[in-house]
Amino acid sequence: MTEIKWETVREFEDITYKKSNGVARIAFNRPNVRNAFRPKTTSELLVAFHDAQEDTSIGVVLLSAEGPSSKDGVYSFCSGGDQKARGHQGYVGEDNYHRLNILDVQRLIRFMPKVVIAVVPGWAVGGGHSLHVVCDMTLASKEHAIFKQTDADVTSFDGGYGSAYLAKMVGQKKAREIFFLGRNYSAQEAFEMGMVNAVVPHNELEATAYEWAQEVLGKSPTSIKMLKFAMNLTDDGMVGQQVFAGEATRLAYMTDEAKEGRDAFLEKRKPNFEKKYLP
Ligand SMILES: CC(C)(COP(=O)(O)OP(=O)(O)OC[C@H]1O[C@@H](n2cnc3c(N)ncnc32)[C@H](O)[C@@H]1OP(=O)(O)O)[C@@H](O)C(=O)NCCC(=O)NCCSC(=O)CCC(=O)c1ccccc1C(=O)O
Repeated sequence: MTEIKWETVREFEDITYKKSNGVARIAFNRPNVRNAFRPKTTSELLVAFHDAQEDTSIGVVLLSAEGPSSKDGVYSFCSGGDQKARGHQGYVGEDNYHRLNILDVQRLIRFMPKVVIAVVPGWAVGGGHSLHVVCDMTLASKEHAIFKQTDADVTSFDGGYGSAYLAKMVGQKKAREIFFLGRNYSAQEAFEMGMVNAVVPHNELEATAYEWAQEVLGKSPTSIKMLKFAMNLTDDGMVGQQVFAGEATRLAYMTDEAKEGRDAFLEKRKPNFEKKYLP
């Protein structure tokens, strides 16, 4: 197994954030509440994900979790929204505003031009389950990962990627079972229904995720980005088209035509495009 030399990027309260050799690792760090997220957690996730997106040396992000709980030794990925922080209109932060900003985190994961791998060492529940669904790939601990949807127990339901996209992944009947019954599913069961890419012995989970990341890093970055956006496109409507088309525009910027168009404007002359209409 590869030895990973993680370097802490920045200290946060509710998450840890590290990088090593092209890979960023963002991990929940509230293991005693099964890594439930509160507004502070989601704000910190947004800062870390945004940094990983902007850093041109980073090609893959692992969304993982610290643990186990010091109270009872149980591992968790994330148990969703912190029900103690829940107010009347959302989750209440230190500023007293009611927010639903885990959806901003979901969108950042979905639209970032880099691969995000969910590394699930234990419980993935409610909004934590939805986060693994929105990640590009999921690796799960053979011994400790448990997948469960409690949104319909606590009336805090994800009607977007967490449910509708899950149904595309595992099929309509299975997705409805997951949400309507709220049962526990092992890593192996989650693998068999198509929402987990690999079931990995717990003590090899992190190293395996890092190895998968290194494999992705061996591929052409533009291809990976365009493929991710192409696979998103059909499910993301006009926003999917916008994200994909934005990258097509960037590629067009790199042509002689684009240089001529810009230069002609700046030099106040008509552009002289070489008429090369490729078949
Ligand atoms: C995860 C469990 C199944 C684990 O069960 P178990 O191992 O028996 O542990 P417990 O003894 O229950 O828990 C240990 C300890 O952790 C605390 N805790 C666990 N989960 C949470 C939580 N989510 N919030 C707060 N605290 C939590 C628990 O109280 C214990 O503390 P002690 O002090 O030691 O007693 C089980 O814990 C469980 O079912 N947890 C709750 C799961 C849940 O219902 N999560 C919320 C689902 S809704 C959601 O995630 C929001 C979705 C969302 O964010 C969203 C969706 C759509 C649009 C917008 C939004 C939005 O942004 O809000």
